[in-house]
Amino acid sequence: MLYLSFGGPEGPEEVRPFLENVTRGRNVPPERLDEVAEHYHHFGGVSPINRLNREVMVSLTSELAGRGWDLPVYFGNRNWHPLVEDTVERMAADGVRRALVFATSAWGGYSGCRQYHEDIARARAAVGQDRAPDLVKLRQFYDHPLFVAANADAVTNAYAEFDEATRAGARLVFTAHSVPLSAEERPGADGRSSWYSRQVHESARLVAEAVGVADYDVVWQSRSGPPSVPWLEPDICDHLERLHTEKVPAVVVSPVGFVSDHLEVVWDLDNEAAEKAQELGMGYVRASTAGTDPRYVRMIGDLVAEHVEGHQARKLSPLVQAGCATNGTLCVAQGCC
Ligand SMILES: CC1=C(CCC(=O)O)c2cc3nc(cc4[nH]c(cc5[nH]c(cc1n2)c(C)c5CCC(=O)O)c(CCC(=O)O)c4C)C(CCC(=O)O)=C3C
Ligand SMILES: [Fe+2]
Repeated sequence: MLYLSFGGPEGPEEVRPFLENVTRGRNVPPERLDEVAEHYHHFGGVSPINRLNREVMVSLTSELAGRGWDLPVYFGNRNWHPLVEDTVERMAADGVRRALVFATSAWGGYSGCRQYHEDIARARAAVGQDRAPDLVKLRQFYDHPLFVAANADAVTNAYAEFDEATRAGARLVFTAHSVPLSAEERPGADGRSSWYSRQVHESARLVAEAVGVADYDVVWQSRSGPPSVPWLEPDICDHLERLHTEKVPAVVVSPVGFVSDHLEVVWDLDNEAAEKAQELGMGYVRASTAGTDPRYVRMIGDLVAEHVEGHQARKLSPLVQAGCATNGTLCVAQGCC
């Protein structure tokens, strides 16, 4: 298997080159990069993402072995070492001819799906088509019952942190990474636009339903790009201000858009949004991410089983299933995103 992720710096000197890789060819102003670099420097220039991914990979190896698949799990990233190009080179050298790819995003859309297909195609091209293994990316999993259950339990546990009086008035707020509206215009697997945000709304609906909460909000966070370019809104901090004017005493924030506690979670939520809530005198609890729940690893095992044994997909949303393609054939060609 190839475990494909975003990548993150592991020391102060790696922060700038990492950010330059992430934003190459994108319209992200240098001031935004300075600001984001600062966020990483609060943590000694080390993103938690690689450590979290390595932990999941260890559990995944046992999960696969438990299902009778003695498979090596290789680690490759889009933006930082180990870079996916180098990993696919190593796989070729090890004689791997075919691999399933788990990409660490639950979503369709450009950043969460299509760009991972581009990473696969780029890595294979770098190695050479004749030597490169066939790489089959597993599907989007935003509505997998184990993903939904992990998020739902996290929300229930977050509510339990409030005393009874606060809990009754607490508002449930789901958050995911914002994207430019231009990315949202691209048609999804069903030919309609806003594929990513519709999936985020589906996850939120399914998690809220599992928890038994009828009213909730879906908001966005961590936007970059120049202010003149429109991104998905409202931003979580603006939303907290609005809830405050509506006299909402407390919030449970579910980072359903993130599979692990990486920097957008530990900085943008645990510092910025938490500080905003404190300023407003609002109770604030952030639910944990799905990646810390053993069901997340079981879900990856399930996705593999679905592929290898041809099980029917376990999915809860009526939206069409998408995101699986071979060798980075752009998902569009296969009716994806
Ligand atoms: C939808 C989405 C996800 C969720 C789906 C998925 O997981 O794939 C996601 C995840 C992540 N985003 C991450 C980090 C960053 N994202 C950036 C920039 C951007 N993200 C975008 C979208 C998304 N991003 C977009 C449209 C941009 C603008 C530039 C561009 O079009 O590419 C920048 C540049 C600086 C900035 O402007 O913030 C950084 C540093 C990390 C790693 C964190 C860590 O180190 O722990 C992770 C997991
Ligand atoms: Fe991002």
